[in-house]
Amino acid sequence: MQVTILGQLVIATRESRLALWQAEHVKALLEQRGHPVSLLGMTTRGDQILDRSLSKVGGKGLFVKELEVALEEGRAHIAVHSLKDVPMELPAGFMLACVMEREDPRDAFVSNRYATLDELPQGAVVGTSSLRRVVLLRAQRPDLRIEPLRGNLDTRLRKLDEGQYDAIVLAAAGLKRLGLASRIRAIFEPEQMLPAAGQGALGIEIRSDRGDLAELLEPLSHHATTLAVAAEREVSRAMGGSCSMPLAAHAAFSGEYLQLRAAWGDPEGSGALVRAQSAAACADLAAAVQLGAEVAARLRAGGAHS
Ligand SMILES: NCc1[nH]cc(CCC(=O)O)c1CC(=O)O
Repeated sequence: MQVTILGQLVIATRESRLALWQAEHVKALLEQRGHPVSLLGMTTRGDQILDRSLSKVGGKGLFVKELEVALEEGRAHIAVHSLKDVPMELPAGFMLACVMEREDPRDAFVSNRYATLDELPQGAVVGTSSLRRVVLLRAQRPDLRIEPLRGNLDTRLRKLDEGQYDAIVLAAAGLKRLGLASRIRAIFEPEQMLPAAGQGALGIEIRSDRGDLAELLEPLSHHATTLAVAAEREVSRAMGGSCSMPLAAHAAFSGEYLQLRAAWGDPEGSGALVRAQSAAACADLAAAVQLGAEVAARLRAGGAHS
């Protein structure tokens, strides 16, 4: 099918520095392929509400709703998201057209005084609002004082620099994209701090009735990332995962085998932590989703529940 988009392709994007970097990244890739692109910046409810934990005010959808309205109204054609922030089920009428090659999926330890988590003194204050990070940190260091930390990356780093925290935990991908890799003191290996489903990957959302756009975006998709992320997101979907459930899911290929690991923390805050893993040869989406379903079943067998 010959794809013809009349005029410019418009990307709807949040206006945080990370969101803009990501939208500019996609813009550059599309322009290399001969498609002129412009950006439509907008503020979402998720960007406005900074004083409450996301799990309390409505979750991931808060970061994508306004962008979807722009797609719906035809003011924009595509929306670029950190896949980690995209709900498992998109509203009717929207689809993920493509998943791009993943940046570093791991979490990073950031501090101005300490080199690693192990070096933190008893009772040190660590900033994060991610329930997943809270549960995984508590499992290793029950003595730490974990305090809420919200806002975009620059805001979070500023709060660290002001001395409100001894250390904070952030996704390595965001720091690297913004040229802030020098702030990383240590990288958590997945065994130590299992990443969130989709962490480090970008997804492009379109209206489901725009098959022409899906075709145009196809060259930007990355097969291995698409399969890994499909397995991870199936774990979340099958667990009924929302922002109020501490849940980690991370998959990576070793040869043709996709190795998927997941961790579930009790949403009631008992500190209970269940881990599960499995691996399978995955050549297509169906196999990856099947692997995700199997790991979710193993989590449930270990005591995890919705
Ligand atoms: N929840 C916010 C968010 N969404 C995506 C990233 C980082 C970039 C990525 O995972 O692609 C971050 C920041 C963080 O968790 O530190």
